[in-house]
Amino acid sequence: MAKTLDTSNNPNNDEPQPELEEEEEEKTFEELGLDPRLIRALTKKGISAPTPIQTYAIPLIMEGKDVVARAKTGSGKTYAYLLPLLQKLFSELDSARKNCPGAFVLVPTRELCQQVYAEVSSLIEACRVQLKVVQLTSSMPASDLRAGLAGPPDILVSTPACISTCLSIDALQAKSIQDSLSFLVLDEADLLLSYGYEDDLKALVPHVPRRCQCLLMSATSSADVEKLKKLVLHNPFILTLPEVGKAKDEIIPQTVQQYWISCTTHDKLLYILALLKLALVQKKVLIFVNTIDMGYRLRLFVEQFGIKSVVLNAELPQNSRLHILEEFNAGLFDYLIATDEGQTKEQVNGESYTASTKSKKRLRQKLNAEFGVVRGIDFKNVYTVINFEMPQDVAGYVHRIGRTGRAFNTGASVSLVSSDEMEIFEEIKITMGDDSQDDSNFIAPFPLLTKNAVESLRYRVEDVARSVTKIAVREARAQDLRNEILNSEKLKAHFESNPRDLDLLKHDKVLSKKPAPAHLKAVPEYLMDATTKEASKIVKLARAAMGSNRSNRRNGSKARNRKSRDPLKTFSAEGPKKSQKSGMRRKDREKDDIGRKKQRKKNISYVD
Ligand SMILES: Nc1ncnc2c1ncn2[C@@H]1O[C@H](COP(=O)(O)OP(=O)(O)OP(=O)(O)O)[C@@H](O)[C@H]1O
Repeated sequence: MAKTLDTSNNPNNDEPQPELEEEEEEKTFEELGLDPRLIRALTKKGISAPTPIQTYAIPLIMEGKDVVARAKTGSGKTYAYLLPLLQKLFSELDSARKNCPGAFVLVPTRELCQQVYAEVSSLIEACRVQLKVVQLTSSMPASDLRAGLAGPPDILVSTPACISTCLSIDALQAKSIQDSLSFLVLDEADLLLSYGYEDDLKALVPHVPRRCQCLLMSATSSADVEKLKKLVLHNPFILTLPEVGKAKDEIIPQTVQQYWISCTTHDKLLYILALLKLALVQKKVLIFVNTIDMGYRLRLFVEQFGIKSVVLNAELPQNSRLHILEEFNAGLFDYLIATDEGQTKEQVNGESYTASTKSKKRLRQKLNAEFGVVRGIDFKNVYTVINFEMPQDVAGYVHRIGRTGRAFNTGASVSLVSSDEMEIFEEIKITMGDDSQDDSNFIAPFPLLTKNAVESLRYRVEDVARSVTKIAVREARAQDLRNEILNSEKLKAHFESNPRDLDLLKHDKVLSKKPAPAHLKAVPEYLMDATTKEASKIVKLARAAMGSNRSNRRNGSKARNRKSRDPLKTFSAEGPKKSQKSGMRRKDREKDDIGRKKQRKKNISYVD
């Protein structure tokens, strides 16, 4: 594994730099000097060896250095700072009480607050130490913010905006921060500025004492990260962890196979149905769309084919969003449709995008903050990420695809690309390292879907797609919101008394007014060509064949074997043949369907 310890932006740093060898031997947590209590806590979670970023960051942080750590999505950056942070706090357990939390962990969204809070709490609980952590967000009433900070807790997990609020209502005092703050962590730093927190951070920085250790964690490098680094850190160590060679490996984990399908905007429903219904992608599946309405349109559409999915967007109440994430992580449903982009062409809260450039920027930040409900979220065991619509920038693509292939897991992504989206797709391909000169293809054409398979579904899809009208979408969106507001109240009460419990409030109730017709729930075998049947069978078997999704990174040959068993790597659908049915007129197709139905009665065999 190649890595760089880049201190080039750090001319004043006179500290001797640790020597990094080209092929550093893999270390254990014990060798990194981690407290046995933390090691036991990790073992209970099934974590036995540090990831590369943890190997490098933990010792530096334990030595008290300011660190900028840049590593791929899902590479374990959270533990890379939490473990040494907790270890340092363990050693200060008996020191004099402070007037404000000794550590601030700042993240861009409430979902991330919840996620980091849950991680810290479970580590503290497993270690059985007397440390207190709170999570505070700006949406909380002032009385809750004050109550949360009373004590004070040892660790505060929050957003930069909430720190500003706490300062403005005197729940936090500048003097206390100067006296007590020992750690400031900016997690998901590449998102903090674009989410509109620059002013909040600028307001905090003058109160951060010089001796405070500052850590900045990020998945991508950007001008924003540079800006933050200059704003907050003093002589930091800059840790950048790409893997061998190619550009794409620096951003997307090597264990994620990226694919794309070229199709018209109109045909996207057809293609996604083919992928899901013909079982050509492995579960769990996270599907990204760009607007809330599109999320509901897709959900209503697949529902008619008996596919249950759940929608996640920033319009839903906070409790519901957290609960949806918990249920998805717990494996209660397989398909999550997430909106992570602002509605660029729609009006948002009465403000329109025809505003001036400055207010456009403000709006964009606001949209990001409101819609970025999935950025940085640790979705468990997502195998496939589908871009039903392409993100608006390369960073969006990196963050979306980064929801699979986390830690040592494998995964795949499929992007449905229409001609309108070709420009951003080309930009993404170039950033990933695609090179037209040497024919390198980091985002390869999806190999498992034949033209025949797609066309055999067209007739059914077009009928159903027509039935998902704008009114149906609007009603479904309102209905879901009503359901979730009701759920949210129940959840609030429930979470208060059972903070760790999962109850069975369902998010995947049928939204459509019409029940799904029985004949659309399964794809009759006669609609599947032999190639597709084979592909679908292999994809189904592959999950089982791969066994636990964790690759043994210490065993390269094992990882290679697994790759060779990956159907996406080994299977290739034959070139498109002209579909028998696609050439038929609608009337003929209906006749054909009836004839086949009769035959089917004698010999029913479905692919689910
Ligand atoms: N040493 C490890 N071994 C195995 N799994 C790990 C290890 N460290 C962390 N993980 C798991 O890997 C997953 C991803 O970790 P984490 O969320 O910290 O990634 P990240 O680098 O912050 O990603 P992102 O940039 O997308 O936020 C989590 O489920 C975490 O529990």
